[in-house]
Amino acid sequence: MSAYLLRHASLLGETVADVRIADGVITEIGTDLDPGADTVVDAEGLIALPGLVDLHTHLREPGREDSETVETGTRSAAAGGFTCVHAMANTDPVADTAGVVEQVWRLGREHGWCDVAPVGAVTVGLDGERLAELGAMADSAAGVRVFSDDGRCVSDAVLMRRALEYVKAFDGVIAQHAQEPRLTEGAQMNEGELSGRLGLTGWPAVAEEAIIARDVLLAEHVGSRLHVCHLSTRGSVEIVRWAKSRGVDVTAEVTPHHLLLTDALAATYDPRYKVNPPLRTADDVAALREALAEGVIDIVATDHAPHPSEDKECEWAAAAFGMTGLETALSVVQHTMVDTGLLDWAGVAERMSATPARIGRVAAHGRPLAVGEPANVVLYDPAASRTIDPRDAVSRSRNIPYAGLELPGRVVATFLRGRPTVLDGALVQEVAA
Ligand SMILES: NC(=O)N[C@@H](CC(=O)O)C(=O)O
Repeated sequence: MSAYLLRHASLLGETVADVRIADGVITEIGTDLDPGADTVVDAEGLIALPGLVDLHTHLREPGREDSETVETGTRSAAAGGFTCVHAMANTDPVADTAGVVEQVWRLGREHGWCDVAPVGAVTVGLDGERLAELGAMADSAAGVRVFSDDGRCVSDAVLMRRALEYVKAFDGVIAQHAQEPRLTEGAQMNEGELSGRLGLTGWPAVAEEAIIARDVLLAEHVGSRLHVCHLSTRGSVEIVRWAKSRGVDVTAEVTPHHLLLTDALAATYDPRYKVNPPLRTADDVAALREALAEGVIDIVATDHAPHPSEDKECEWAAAAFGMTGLETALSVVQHTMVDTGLLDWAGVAERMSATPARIGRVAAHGRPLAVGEPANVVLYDPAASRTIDPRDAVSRSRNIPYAGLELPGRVVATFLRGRPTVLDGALVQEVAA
């Protein structure tokens, strides 16, 4: 394997140093290192961060390969600076057995663009009626630690309690998609004055908040670990803040799109802006940003949800929920959190690498940039900017909500265990496991 010398990289945006990568690890950090026979990567002006970790990606394989595959989704992830993604279980068949999670995990290894940690379903077929074989998925080669019915809520309180209790045996976590189903029947967008005006069925904040409130109490009651997917309201932030102040073992995520976009976009009736949970108000966006800065919300997770054009290019009510996001996540976080002064790059590394790796129990990722650590590294140019064009997408799907928007930054290089998956801003074609 080739060795690389990253020359003049700004480590977490703090100190500038040369970083030597060889045999899959960081072997040396210093100034004026001798390149010897190493391939030199000019990192002048670039920020070096630990490889990003996404706790919430939809890779769609098996079953919906028309929208994404493990290969196309992990290429998209590498292009966005990710070295590990957690693949959600709402595939077809559902990832509710050891067989399916092992298949997804193996495909990730074979393609070699980034590590894939499969998420196991909480209930069989995501039907919310019977617990899936959580233990068998945990014991499988995939070593599943995150379980979620994402796309659906585990709305039955008894099942949720049992799931929380069960995963304690193997240090697992339940990642809840908090959506009270009865309160969101037919819901299309955030409930408010605008939904009334547009004639679209409203999705009240309380549908999310009621489940989060119940679940933090359940997690406290059984002494288990709870993760809350894609927080979208100010009220949700307040409940998580309260739970943490009581010592409940709860973590929470926010998506890049909920940090940037508001429900006002629904007025376009353009289904690109249709997502679950829905885009909320500017006041909610402000609360989410503050909570992420403060640490009440622990991480950014993309909820990359690719859909083929036929599921999006139709009238709003008929369109699928979801947006892609792997390739723009870091840019949106720079725009909303760093350029606004809410977060520094060390804070970004914490929220997009170290903490998601810890929640998902992927030990080789989210490590500090230090000698002896696995060389999972991203080099990012914060001074670059680009106008988003869906035709540039690496993902198989183009349902990106930022089309035409100018966003800062560019991923220049991604290294997975010392092997570049992206160099000079382009995917390295001969990548192989
Ligand atoms: N987040 C989304 O809007 N979509 C997700 C699942 C979901 O509906 O939550 C998807 O799988 O497409």
